[in-house]
Amino acid sequence: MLFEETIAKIGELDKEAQARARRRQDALIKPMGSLGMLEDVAIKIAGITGETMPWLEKKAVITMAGDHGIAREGVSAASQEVTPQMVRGFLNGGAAINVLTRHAGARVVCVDMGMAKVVDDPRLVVRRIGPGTNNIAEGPAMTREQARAAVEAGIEIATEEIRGGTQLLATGDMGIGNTTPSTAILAAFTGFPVPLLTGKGTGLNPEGVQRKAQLIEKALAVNTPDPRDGLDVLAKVGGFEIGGLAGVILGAAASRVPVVIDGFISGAAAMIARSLAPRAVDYMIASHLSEEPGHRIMLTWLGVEPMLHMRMRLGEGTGAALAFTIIDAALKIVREMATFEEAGVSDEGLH
Ligand SMILES: Cc1cc2ncn([C@H]3O[C@H](COP(=O)(O)O)[C@@H](O)[C@H]3O)c2cc1C
Ligand SMILES: O=C(O)c1cccnc1
Repeated sequence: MLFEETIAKIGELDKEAQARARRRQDALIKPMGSLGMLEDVAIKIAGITGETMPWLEKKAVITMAGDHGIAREGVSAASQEVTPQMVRGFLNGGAAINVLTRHAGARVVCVDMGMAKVVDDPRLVVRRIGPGTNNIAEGPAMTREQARAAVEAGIEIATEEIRGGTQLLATGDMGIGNTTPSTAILAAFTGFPVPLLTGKGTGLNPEGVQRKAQLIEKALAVNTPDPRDGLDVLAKVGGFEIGGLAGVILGAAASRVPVVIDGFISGAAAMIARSLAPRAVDYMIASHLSEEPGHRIMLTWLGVEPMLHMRMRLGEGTGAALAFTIIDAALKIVREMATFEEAGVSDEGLH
C-alpha cells in the first residue's frame, strides 16, 4: 500500500508561499527578474516547503547501484565488474561524487538496489531486488512485483532520510550499461526514433553506439512497454536502481522535500515518477544538461529546465551535488540581500 499512499500524498505547491517569495524577490535591490533561475529556484522551493525564506542545511545524494543483463551484449565501454568496484570507491570516499558532495556540504548515501555481485560493507544500504536485471533485448528486465518493490524501497529510503532531518535530496546512479535502459525508457515515453536518443554513455565508438541503438529497438519490439503505465515501462525496459530512484523522487515529493535530479539515468527515473504521479514534477529541480543526446528531449518532456551546462556525462549524482551549491546561493540571496526600502535605493520605474 506504501506505493499508492505515497502517490496520493503528493500535493500541490503552496501558491501563497510562492507569491510571498515572488514579492520578496521583487523587493530586493536589483531589477525585477534579473537573477533569472536563481529567483525561479528559490520561489519553487518556497512553494515546496511553504516557507518564504527557506534554508536547506542538511542535504544528501542518494546514489543507487544496479546491474543490467543487457551489459553482456557489449552496450557499454566498461565491464560489469566496475559497478561494485565503483561502489567500494563511493564508500571509501574517493569518487567524483564524494568530492562534489564534500564540496557542497552534503552526504552520499550509497544503496545496492541489485548489483550482480554482493558488496559486503556495513556502510552500504542493501535493498537488493535481484542480482542484476534480465537482458531486455530478450524479455522483461524484471517482474511487475519487482518494479513495485524497487519503487517502494526508494520511497522508504527517502522517507527515512527526511525523518533523520535531511531537507534537500538528490538522485544519483551507478550501473554499467544503464544508459541503455534509460534510453529505452525515454523512447517508450516519447516515441522519438531510438538512433536520435542514443549516446556513447561511458565512451562507445560510433559503431558501438549504432549497435546499442539496434539493441534498444529490439528491447522495445520484444517487450512493447505501455507508455501510459509507468510500472510496465520500468518492469519491461528499466532497472532496479532506476526504479529505486523513481521511488526516492516520489518519497521526497510526498514529504514536500525538493529533489535534485542528476543526469540521464536519474532523468529516466524522473520520467517513471512523473508517469506514476504527474505532480511529482513540481518537486524536481533539474541540475544540469548531460552530454547524452537524449537528455534535452527528456527534460523537455518532464517540463524542467537544467541549471548548469557543464558538458558532464558521469552520473553518480555529480551534477546534482554541484547544483546544491547553486541552490545554496539562491536561498542566500533571498535571506541576505537588502530591500529597496532598507538600502534606500530608488525603485522608481522598476515595478
Ligand atoms: C569508472 C566509471 C565510473 C562511473 N561513474 C558513473 N558511471 C556512469 O556510467 C555508467 C553508464 O554508462 P554506460 O551505459 O555506457 O555503461 C553508469 O554506471 C553511470 O553511473 C561510471 C562509469 C565508469 C566506467
Ligand atoms: O548523463 C548521465 O547521467 C550519464 C551519461 C553517461 C554515462 N553515465 C551517466
